[in-house]
Amino acid sequence: MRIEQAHLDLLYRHLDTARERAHRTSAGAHHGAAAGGTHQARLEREVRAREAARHAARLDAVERGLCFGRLDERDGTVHHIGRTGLTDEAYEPLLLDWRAPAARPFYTATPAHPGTVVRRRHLHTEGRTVTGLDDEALDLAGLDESGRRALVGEAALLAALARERTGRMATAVATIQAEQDRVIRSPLPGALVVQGGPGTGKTLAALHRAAYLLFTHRAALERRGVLVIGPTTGFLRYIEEVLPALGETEVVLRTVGELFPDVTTARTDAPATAVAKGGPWMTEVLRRAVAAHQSAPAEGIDLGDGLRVSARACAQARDAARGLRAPHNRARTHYLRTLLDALAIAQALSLGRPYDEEEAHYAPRELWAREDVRAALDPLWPALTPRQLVERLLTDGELLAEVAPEHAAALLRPPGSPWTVEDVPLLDEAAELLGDLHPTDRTGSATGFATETSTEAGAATEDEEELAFAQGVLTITGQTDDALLDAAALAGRFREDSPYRSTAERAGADRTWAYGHVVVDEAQELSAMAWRTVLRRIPTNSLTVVGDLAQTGSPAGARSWAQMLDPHLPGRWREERLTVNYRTPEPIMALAAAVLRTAAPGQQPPESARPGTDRPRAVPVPDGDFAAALAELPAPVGTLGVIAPDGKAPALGALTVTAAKGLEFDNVVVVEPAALAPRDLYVALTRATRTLTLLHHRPLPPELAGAL
Ligand SMILES: Nc1ncnc2c1ncn2[C@@H]1O[C@H](COP(=O)(O)OP(=O)(O)OP(=O)(O)O)[C@@H](O)[C@H]1O
Repeated sequence: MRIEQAHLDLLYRHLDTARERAHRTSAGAHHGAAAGGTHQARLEREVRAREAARHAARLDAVERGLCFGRLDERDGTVHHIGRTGLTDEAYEPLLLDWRAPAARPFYTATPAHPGTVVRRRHLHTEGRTVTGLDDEALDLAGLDESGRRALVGEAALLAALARERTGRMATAVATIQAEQDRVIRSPLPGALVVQGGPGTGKTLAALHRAAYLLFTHRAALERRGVLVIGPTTGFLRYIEEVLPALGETEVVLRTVGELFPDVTTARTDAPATAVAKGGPWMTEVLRRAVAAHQSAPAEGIDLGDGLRVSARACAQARDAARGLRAPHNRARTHYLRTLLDALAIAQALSLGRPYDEEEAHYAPRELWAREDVRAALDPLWPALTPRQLVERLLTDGELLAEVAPEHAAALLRPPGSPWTVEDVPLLDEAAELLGDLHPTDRTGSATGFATETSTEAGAATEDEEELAFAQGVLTITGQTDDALLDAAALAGRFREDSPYRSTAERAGADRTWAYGHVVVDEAQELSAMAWRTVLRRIPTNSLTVVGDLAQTGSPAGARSWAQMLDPHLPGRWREERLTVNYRTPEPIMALAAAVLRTAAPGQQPPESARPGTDRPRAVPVPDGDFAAALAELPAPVGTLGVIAPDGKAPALGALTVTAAKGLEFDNVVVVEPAALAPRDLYVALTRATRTLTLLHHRPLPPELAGAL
């Protein structure tokens, strides 16, 4: 311990020095960035200031548990493993970052497959003091079967698993297991599906993977950011500290209900409606709903005084605008422009005036300024926002009968109903089909369309100039990787002239932001339409998808990964499996496994890594007064989660199964198990890390009663 303490002291001295240096650079760069100079110089300094601040924050984040392990190799080489890498003055490594390739044997070496490792040591520390060591000798000859355990660093792992839960997920860099390590270090490209039962560390591995990818591909990922999608805001709160504690800040956490700007919802639809809204057919339904807003008047246009356009010309104009295959709001400009031109020509003819260049320039514009003209033309192809379109689709029975006859009954709702999570993918799809509003539609200006061509051209040139300029700055500062994308981001910032915003902030506010990597947790809950929304945010398809098909609760969710992913990523996803449950003790897991046999007969329950002595208890509540029964339970040690059927949860102040997804508690109380669907019951039982109590008025489901 004395030797390890001396090394730890040395490491903290180097950390302090590196930190001081980073803070000094950051403060200096910020000061410089605020000072004057050309715009280019300011931008350049800001890029440096941002880099320095990030580096300083990363060094601050590793203070706790800086060094947690040591590897001794057969040739006498010793590596210390920690949360970050540190070198001495001669650039000799003092501490290996856990994500570095050389640190990998710390997580993968086993007595059966030791590689070149002869000893793995876990260091326990408190503050800057070494408080204990766990050694594993990995080259012992003649290990018997029980000695060839697959758990890596078992003593340290079991100690970590036995700790009381705080309500927040913690990092586990010291005790990552070999099968989790395979997930964490899987290559960046393509979609990786991680299927695993409850408590197998899917969330943990996915978050450590995000940190690993940011470390390994920093240049490409940091500027694009990483998006983590979770099932509920409660879940996101539970995991939000993991990545900052690993020194990573360029991460955006969102639920599906938060993926569309300015809509935040946790409200969900009834099952039949959720199924209707989540199916792939909604793409076509929305397309038809848009097309229903692109009409040509059957009788043509006649506004008197010779202002006439024939029905045929109107239909041709509409077909030509559709033929552009441009988003609705953009094609609207062309349609209206064609009709205005036709009206202007008709007007000139009726007045006996030549339709020359000057007339062609001014007449359509003047016509558009006339209220009667606008009133006649505007509704033929109205400007639409995604909210307007989706609201109209879901509330207009006639429109629904026309564009979605099979789903109309499930989709129809009263006007002004609040947005639901299932609406978000529809809004996103609508945004793609509609495109941005033309500036004149946003401002309501009367003369815009006649001048749009020149305005648009002007804006495009300005954009290009800013982009070229930002790209130049990045080249100067040596940050040319992925420069086009990042230059675009910088140019955007420059345009907004906003104060400094991080990648995560910029990405979070922009619907069309292309992330560097996306992690989807509890991915089995996503509908086909939600997948389209997610994949739009990651054009490179670099995804980590974690979930458990046995826990699917949403009626529009996945029953098989192939069925859900093949339509979007044919042949472009790979699967890893996690098989050991680190959360639920054996006696509780045995009960859950019995439920799983009914809930999802094809699915294999994970094996519990935790012995556990507390047997699950069933407490009958003959009078059905669950509130009183809860109050009578002995006060638990550690965290408590009460999970109840949807109808009972609010009154009891309990969690629904949906809200409990992905979470865990030292003690779990499940209210009226017989009222939960088998898959939901499986989810509820597997939230416990120590004790499980079942409060029941109705008889327990037979599979539970039989296994208790
Ligand atoms: N290698 C490990 N070291 C320490 N703790 C671990 C390890 N692996 C998993 N755990 C712990 O086990 C618990 C379960 O992990 P996690 O929540 O990631 O599982 P999950 O597979 O996402 O579960 P679920 O499907 O039920 O949401 C967490 O407390 C996590 O910290």
